Amino acid sequence: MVPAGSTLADIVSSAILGGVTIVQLREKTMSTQAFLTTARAVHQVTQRHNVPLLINDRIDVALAVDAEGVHIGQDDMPLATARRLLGPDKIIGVSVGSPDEAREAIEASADYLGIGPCFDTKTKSVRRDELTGPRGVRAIWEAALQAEGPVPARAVAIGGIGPSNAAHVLGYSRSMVLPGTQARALDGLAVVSAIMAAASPRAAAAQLAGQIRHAADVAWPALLRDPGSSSAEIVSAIADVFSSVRAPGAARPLVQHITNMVVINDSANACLALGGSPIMESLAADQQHLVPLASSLLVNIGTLDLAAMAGMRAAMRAAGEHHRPVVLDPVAVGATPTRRALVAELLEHHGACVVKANAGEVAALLGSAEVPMNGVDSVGGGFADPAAAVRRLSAMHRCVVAMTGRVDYVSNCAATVAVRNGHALQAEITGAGCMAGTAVAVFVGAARANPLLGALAGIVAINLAAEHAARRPDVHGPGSFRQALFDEMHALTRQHILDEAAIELVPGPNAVPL
Ligand SMILES: Nc1ncnc2c1ncn2[C@@H]1O[C@H](COP(=O)(O)OP(=O)(O)OP(=O)(O)O)[C@@H](O)[C@H]1O
Ligand SMILES: Cc1ncsc1CCO
Repeated sequence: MVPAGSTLADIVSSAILGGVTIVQLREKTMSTQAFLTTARAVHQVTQRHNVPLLINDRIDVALAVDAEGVHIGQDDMPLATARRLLGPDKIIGVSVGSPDEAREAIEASADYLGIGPCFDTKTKSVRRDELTGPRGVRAIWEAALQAEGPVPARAVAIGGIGPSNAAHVLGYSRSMVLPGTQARALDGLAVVSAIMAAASPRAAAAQLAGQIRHAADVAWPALLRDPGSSSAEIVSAIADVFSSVRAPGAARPLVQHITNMVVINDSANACLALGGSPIMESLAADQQHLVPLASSLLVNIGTLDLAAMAGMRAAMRAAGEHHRPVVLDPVAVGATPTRRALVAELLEHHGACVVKANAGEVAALLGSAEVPMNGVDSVGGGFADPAAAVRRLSAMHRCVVAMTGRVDYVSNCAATVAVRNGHALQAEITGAGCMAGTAVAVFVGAARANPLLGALAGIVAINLAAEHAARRPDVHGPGSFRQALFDEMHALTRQHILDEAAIELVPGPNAVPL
């Protein structure tokens, strides 16, 4: 992977200057003599920067160059034998791809685990029979944290990780609080081609280090931020988010939509009426240019085709790289295997900031049969315990969940808020839920430090507009209601929110206590 004109030692030096804190040298085909020469040259560089060097698999090479440790795979020398050969002070890391392998490695005193492969890479495919993806990484990490090891476990994820998914992988793989453990993030990420094949390894490493800081310092605290401790406090915070978008002279947040062909025009108009600026573009090649310009990205899977699916993947990749909040509307997710697989992939590989769904869609995402669907519509009275359902989904996908219905429930898994605004006529027009997704996307871009509040602002705004529209004397049914809804979104004020928002905090256990 070394480009012509530079040496491996040059690349390693540049990567360390960018922020790499540990180096592993992996060489499967070189002669032993050539490997020794390379390892010595790289070790000189890592020693100069005070960064440990680990040799993959070859304990003899590690001993010969006095490297700081080794990394061993499941088919390499057993950990106990490696420890005997290397002595107590060297670092020994182990690749693990299942909870059992993780427990075994911890119990045998591995210093750290390389968990993966997280995603397919050019050199390794994920084992289809194993847990993989960030969710698999999380399960393996949780098994490691519960294992009885003499040293505290450290771990990194490996496999297909780069600047567009690094922050997501760290947030998504964070452990839950388990008996006897604290919630813990992985200690880092192992990266090969995103640095080695980059035009500037230093810039690539610096970008990845920035993503790691973003995950720990920005994204995770924002996800779990308190919305306020009383209804009045939360309503006032929602009104502030609303005002920040509607303030005279404020720039309209650009909302990049990939949405369905049923609602595309209504969603663009709803975005405008609420104070945003819509763009509706699904071409994959354009996403890397458009998404960085947008304040948020809305992905709605209502009417699928292969080109739009490619656009969704590209857009969410760009959103990950540029820290743009994604609102995912998994329309009719339980209806077909393609929808189920697509949403699972988007949530795991890229992640959403907010999932906006009706009760039937939330049930499908939870793998529950409690709430049936009829096409795109949720059927019946919803969940017996709706707050528990949104909390559970929020904790599962590490995102805010906004579940619509007669009462809306919005949760960041640490706090759950019920919204009792809206009107039954919303369920009589197509796309009221899709427009609620657009409303969330308008405000979530303005509430980056607290996406729970952004989601609440969107839901409250569209539901108050619906109440106002339904009260108008010129509204006689779905057709006139639909037209009036746009006028009332446009006419909505901060004072309406302060006077009329009907919200309450739902008491209940935190799913992710910190
Ligand atoms: N009976 C009701 N009373 C008050 N508000 C309602 C009622 N039904 C729906 N709403 C509101 O309508 C909006 C859309 O919610 P709904 O659950 O109907 O979406 P959906 O099923 O996804 O819609 P669609 O698929 O047509 O876009 C939400 O803002 C919700 O609060
Ligand atoms: C009716 C319909 N079908 C696919 S998307 C959509 C819009 C409401 O969800």
